[in-house]
Amino acid sequence: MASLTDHLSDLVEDADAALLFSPTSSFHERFVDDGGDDPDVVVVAPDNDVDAEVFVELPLPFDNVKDRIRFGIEGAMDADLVTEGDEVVCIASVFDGGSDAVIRVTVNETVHTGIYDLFVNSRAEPSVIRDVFEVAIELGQKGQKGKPVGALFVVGDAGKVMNKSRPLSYNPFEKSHVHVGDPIVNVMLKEFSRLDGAFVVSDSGKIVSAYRYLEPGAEGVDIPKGLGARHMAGGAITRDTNATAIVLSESDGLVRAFKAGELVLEIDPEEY
Ligand SMILES: Nc1ncnc2c1ncn2[C@@H]1O[C@H](COP(=O)(O)OP(=O)(O)OP(=O)(O)O)[C@@H](O)[C@H]1O
Ligand SMILES: [Mn+2]
Repeated sequence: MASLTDHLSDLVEDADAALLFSPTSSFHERFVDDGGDDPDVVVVAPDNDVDAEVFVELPLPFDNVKDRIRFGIEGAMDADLVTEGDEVVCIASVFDGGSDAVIRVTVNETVHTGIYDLFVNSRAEPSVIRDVFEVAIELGQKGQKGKPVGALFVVGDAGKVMNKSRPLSYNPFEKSHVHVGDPIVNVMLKEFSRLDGAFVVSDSGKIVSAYRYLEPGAEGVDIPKGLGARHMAGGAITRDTNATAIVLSESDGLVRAFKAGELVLEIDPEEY
């Protein structure tokens, strides 16, 4: 057993911070700072049920442990709790048996994509942002029948977005009560992405409309060079409203997000 214990001490040696993912109260109490030079303890969880002094909100529970850790570290970076080059030890539950895993990670600026801020600080619910984001990523990976497609999703503050836009064609979602995240709805969204205009999604994930032509004031909105009207409209609508825009580019294949008129995230679906 000595080699196992050795391995475990190697994993935790010289750590700058310990991230406890959704710890139970009794587990958390064992880590409460005793004033020594132990690493900083950060609790990462959907809610601060254990009254942790240092807490990072996890916008979703994340079944996938890699995603959970990635979000936790990005949240801790946003709160200036860890920085590039720090060694962090993540203690998480992979199965149902409590804190059963110890994972060492080196904090790297390149893992900081802006996605944490997008999920936590958008007006729409984090799960809605995630579901729309996943549709955009999948469309980017597979295209429509193998051909690259573009798409524009405007998420949140839907009433105002509808006021700043007009229909290009009849709205197939009129009078329907369907939500993003439903697998059938995701197929519909991908199907309709071939057609012009934007999708409008409410804070709670209801698809309000397809085929919307956005008419925001675009003055002073900067978008990356080489991109055109779709990105300009997507960026600008988020300055005129509290919506978040998630845009898949047909021309360069990247998924971008805009908030308050600014580009906040740029991700290559092939690398996601
Ligand atoms: N104001 C708008 N509101 C909604 N959709 C729009 C608007 N302007 C353009 N689009 C949609 O974006 C599509 C692509 O337009 P354009 O090529 O100018 O955008 P782009 O930013 O270069 O995006 P891509 O990288 O996908 O080509 C249009 O066919 C249309 O469906
Ligand atoms: Mn274009």
